[in-house]
Amino acid sequence: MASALSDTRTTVTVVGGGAWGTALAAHCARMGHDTYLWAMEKEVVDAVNKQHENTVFLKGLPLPESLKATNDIEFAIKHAELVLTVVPTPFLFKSLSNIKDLLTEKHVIISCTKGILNDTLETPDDIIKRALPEKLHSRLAFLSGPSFAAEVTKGIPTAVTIASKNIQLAQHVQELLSTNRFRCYRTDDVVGVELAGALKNVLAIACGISDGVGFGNNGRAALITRGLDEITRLAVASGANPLTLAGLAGVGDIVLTCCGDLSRNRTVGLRLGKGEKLEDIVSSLGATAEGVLTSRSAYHFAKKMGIDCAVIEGIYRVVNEGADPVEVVATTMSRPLRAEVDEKVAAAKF
Ligand SMILES: NC(=O)C1=CN([C@@H]2O[C@H](COP(=O)(O)OP(=O)(O)OC[C@H]3O[C@@H](n4cnc5c(N)ncnc54)[C@H](O)[C@@H]3O)[C@@H](O)[C@H]2O)C=CC1
Ligand SMILES: O=C(CO)COP(=O)(O)O
Repeated sequence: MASALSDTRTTVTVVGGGAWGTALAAHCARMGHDTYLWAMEKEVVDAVNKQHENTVFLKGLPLPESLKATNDIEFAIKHAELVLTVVPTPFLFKSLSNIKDLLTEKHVIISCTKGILNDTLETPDDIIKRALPEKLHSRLAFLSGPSFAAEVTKGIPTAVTIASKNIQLAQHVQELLSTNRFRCYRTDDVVGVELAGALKNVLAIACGISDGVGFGNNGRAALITRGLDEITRLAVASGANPLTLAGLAGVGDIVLTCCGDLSRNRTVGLRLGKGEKLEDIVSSLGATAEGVLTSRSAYHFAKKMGIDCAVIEGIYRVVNEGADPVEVVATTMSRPLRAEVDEKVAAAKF
């Protein structure tokens, strides 16, 4: 049977030479797209070009020789049709501001960041729209879903979702990025995908803490399910389709990062649960764990929305106030009993 996959080749620039940017750039280069990785660190650029490895953020994994890296942002943006922005949330506004005058309506801008800013409670969609002129807003798409950088770099089968309010654009990106090892689905539910991707990092920390303390499989399953309920209620109140939360960006990424030991967020939780101090964990991790900052944003976001979120509140207290996880669980389990399914979610129209 003939493959349904497109053989169209295009030009790609990935902005951000961390683990995820490098993995996505490697995927695009392997597909035959003419691909540049823009990295802030000269060491990353040199290592990718000369050793075909990102020796800083993705050690030990060979990258395709066709992948080129550069420090020259003007060249990199002018080169590409697809611009993937893959920087941690706190650096996203600055990164987009640096390239806003180089971007045109011919570019497709694909955000691959997962987080919520502390001070403004903005998702990447909000941050990017604040940074870019309005004429570019219909050129935005968002890539999310269960996808460890190391596994994508190794070519392990992966499925992700591409969200855009401009569904033709989502379909275009889907066709340009899908292979028989990297399958992209599409949706127009940007808010659902963005909130799922950010909030699952907080849940991954929670599950790591639970496993680190030794609460066992029952404890983790309860956290995943009740955490998903909180994420769903927050997302639905923000206008998301509840089914998005059952999809790749929701359940898919929650299962991956709450159970998979490659997760940096789960690792932070495991080490917290075993009694290490947050500052020591963060300074020795050598990688971004977005859930640490997002745990604070999630707590304030839930308060702002007036939605009771016991798991998010508990994680906020453990991560940000040094509360004892055993006591937090005891308090959470003694709350007044309630129905399992929230009536607003049950009644949501989609
Ligand atoms: N690593 C993974 O498996 C996945 C990561 N993501 C998301 O991708 C985003 C990027 O994460 P990673 O590539 O994993 O990060 P990383 O921890 O591997 O690399 C850190 C990144 O932050 C950049 N950075 C550090 N200081 C900076 C500054 N002052 N200004 C601008 N940039 C600075 C570095 O250049 C590098 O690109 C995050 O939102 C993460 O949640 C999403 C899916 C998978
Ligand atoms: O988002 C991810 C996989 O989909 C990566 O999760 P961590 O940041 O916890 O490693």
